[in-house]
Amino acid sequence: MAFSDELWDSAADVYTAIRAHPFLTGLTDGTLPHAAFGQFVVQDSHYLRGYARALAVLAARAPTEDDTTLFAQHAAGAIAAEQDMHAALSDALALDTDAPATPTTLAYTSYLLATCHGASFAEGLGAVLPCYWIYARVGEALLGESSPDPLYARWIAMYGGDEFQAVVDAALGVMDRIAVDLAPAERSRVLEHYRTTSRYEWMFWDAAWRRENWPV
Ligand SMILES: Cc1ncc(CO)c(N)n1
Repeated sequence: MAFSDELWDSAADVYTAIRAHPFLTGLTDGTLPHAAFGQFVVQDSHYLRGYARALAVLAARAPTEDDTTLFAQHAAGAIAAEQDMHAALSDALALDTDAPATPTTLAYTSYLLATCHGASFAEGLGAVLPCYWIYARVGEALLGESSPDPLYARWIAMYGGDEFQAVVDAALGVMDRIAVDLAPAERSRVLEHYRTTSRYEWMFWDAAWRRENWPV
């Protein structure tokens, strides 16, 4: 069994919870309030900037030239995704682009950056993988359902496409290649980071759904 299969199975329960979340069921049936989606888009801009930096750190720490190229390209891709999403959705949604990162966004991006800077390369990769993989799986599932709301349909088309799937497969390929050399203790730390950020993925949608804000 490839290590990536082990990773997926270790957080399959979290993925099931994500698919059932009212934010996502509301996207496909069109009942999600635009205010919740708008908050998600603004928070995702903050998120993607942090995610891009985390990928750039992985690029710097990568074991081979090819891996450095790969993660540097993915970092650039995350910045481009942030800009594209903004261009595609900001006119239609009255976005509060000055809103700061909410507690969940800050916690998630801080965790990604701390792990990519401070733990091993494999652990950093374990932490960023759910961002790639859960999105691709969610995008693929939602693509089959689409949405009666044209804005939501446009967003779904951006993440459900084959292009994003190829990016995910490349990152999983690096994980499976390096996993064979990992000691058991490091493998379990990779699994732990992977589960933690999978949970943050659920929390990220939930925060927009709740219109999370700083309590004081
Ligand atoms: C919260 C979150 N996770 C993953 C992705 C995919 O890059 C994204 N855009 N936002």
